[in-house]
Amino acid sequence: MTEATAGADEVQSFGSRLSETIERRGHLCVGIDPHTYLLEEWGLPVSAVGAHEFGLRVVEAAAGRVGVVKPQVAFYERFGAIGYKVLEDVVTAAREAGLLVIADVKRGDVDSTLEAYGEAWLTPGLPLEADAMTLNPYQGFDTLAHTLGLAKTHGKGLFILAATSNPESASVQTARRVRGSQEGRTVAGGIAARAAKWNREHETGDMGSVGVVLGATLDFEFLDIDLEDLARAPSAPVLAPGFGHQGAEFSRVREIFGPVAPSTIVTASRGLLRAGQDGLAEAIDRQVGVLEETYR
Ligand SMILES: O=C(O)c1cc(=O)[nH]c(=O)n1[C@@H]1O[C@H](COP(=O)(O)O)[C@@H](O)[C@H]1O
Repeated sequence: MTEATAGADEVQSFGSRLSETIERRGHLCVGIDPHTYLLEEWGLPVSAVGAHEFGLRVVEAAAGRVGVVKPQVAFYERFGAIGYKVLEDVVTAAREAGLLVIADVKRGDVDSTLEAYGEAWLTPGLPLEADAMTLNPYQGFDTLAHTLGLAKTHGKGLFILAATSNPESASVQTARRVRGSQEGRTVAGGIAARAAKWNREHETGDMGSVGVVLGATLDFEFLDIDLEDLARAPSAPVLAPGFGHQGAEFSRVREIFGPVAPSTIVTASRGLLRAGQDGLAEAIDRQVGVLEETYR
């Protein structure tokens, strides 16, 4: 459903907003990860003040070039209350610049507690309001129930960790569940299937609001991730880290994600941010160009 067809009191879904954003601005998402060494390279203090400045400069470079940014909250949280204060500013500046903000918080907990995390990041008008957040489902997919409902009510998105890009993930995510005497799906495959099913049961339109995180560095066949299932309308958006610094090539995105490439968000942090504050806009333009060519 588009904004034009939504009723006056009906909230536009995140999936619909994301679909429009990808159409207008393409697939690249710029990560806002003020690592200590990057703050130093950028000539900024290693403090909340430096992380604030860093975030605002990334927003400035990203605005008008891409549609999505992903602040990694740990790099702000480490400075305590003031870190959160400046993060609020960065998130607000990004949203005011017309960017969709995915808060990379990777929260997971028992259902009722997780819902409180959801309220913090997804409630309209609250200080940390973002457009979407990342969730960790490894206390059980059903712990997400209330947060899924909350996101739907507010037109927000969720990106659920399914197959993460870090090499250590295999010890958990490739494990196969046992059903009676039968070997079932991998843990990662089961999470992705639940996300796809949720979209089909609760969403209309081309793109759903519940996405999955799939590392671009992985072998999805080995992991038993059914990309065709994720691509079936309303398709699950895929947040895809692993490009640039972790080794995946931007130009291979369609090859890697196949049927779900149209709803894939290509996210990169260090690979872009290492260009420094003076080179960032150019680095973003370069990868936008590569992706435009790849998706042509
Ligand atoms: O959810 C994420 O964003 C994420 C999931 C994952 O599987 N792997 C992963 O690297 N990330 C995040 O994506 C970003 C990747 O950063 P770069 O490797 O510098 O591009 C970091 O903020 C990570 O926390």
